[in-house]
Amino acid sequence: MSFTNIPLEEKLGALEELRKVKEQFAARGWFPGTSGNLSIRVGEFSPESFHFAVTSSGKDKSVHTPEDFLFVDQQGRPCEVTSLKPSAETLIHAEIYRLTGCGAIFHVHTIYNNIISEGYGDKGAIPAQGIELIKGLGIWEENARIEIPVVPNYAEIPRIAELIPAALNPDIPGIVLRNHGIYAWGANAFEAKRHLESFEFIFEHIYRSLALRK
Ligand SMILES: CSCCC(=O)C(=O)COP(=O)(O)O
Ligand SMILES: [Zn+2]
Repeated sequence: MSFTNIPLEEKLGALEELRKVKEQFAARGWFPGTSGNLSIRVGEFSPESFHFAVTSSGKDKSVHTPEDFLFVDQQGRPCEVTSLKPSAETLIHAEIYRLTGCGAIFHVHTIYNNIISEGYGDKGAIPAQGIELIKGLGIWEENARIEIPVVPNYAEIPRIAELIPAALNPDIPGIVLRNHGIYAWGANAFEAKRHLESFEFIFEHIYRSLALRK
């Protein structure tokens, strides 16, 4: 499906959802220093061809402006003539869409995800067990043990995108960049938000449990 054939209502709906999520996450302080980016996919999907709305690069995400989002294709190229620049990390979103076919991807930098990713970065994964919010990731097995993948935080985004196919675990809807932040995704914005909130609960739980033991 070409971008122009995607119904206007669907495109506007995606922008409205992004606007709401952006506002909610900003209220939590989840976009410090213009960090973080959000996207929602629109139209039909095949791994070779898809489109998504993504946040513009470098904006203050705690305010709303007409320049907050733009639509890009599977290679991160703008779908319409625009002076806006897509998020510097658009290629990571594109790679996650290509591999999972998901509907929304949210990326935030938080103190907890940064500290925990640094602690487990050498191991390549953050283990978690016995934390109720693992169920928020859609994993309902009793006392489930999960491993959340961590990849290195290279300066070149294409280098990071190249690591994602090997690192991604189809059972875990998230991937962490070491000392940088988390990408969480879901079939739609509601699910991606639930997953992101669950990951952040898990990271805070791990951090506070380790601190208590010291
Ligand atoms: C200002 S933090 C460094 C860039 C980053 O990691 C990020 O999430 C925001 O980049 P964007 O281009 O999406 O504004
Ligand atoms: Zn980032």
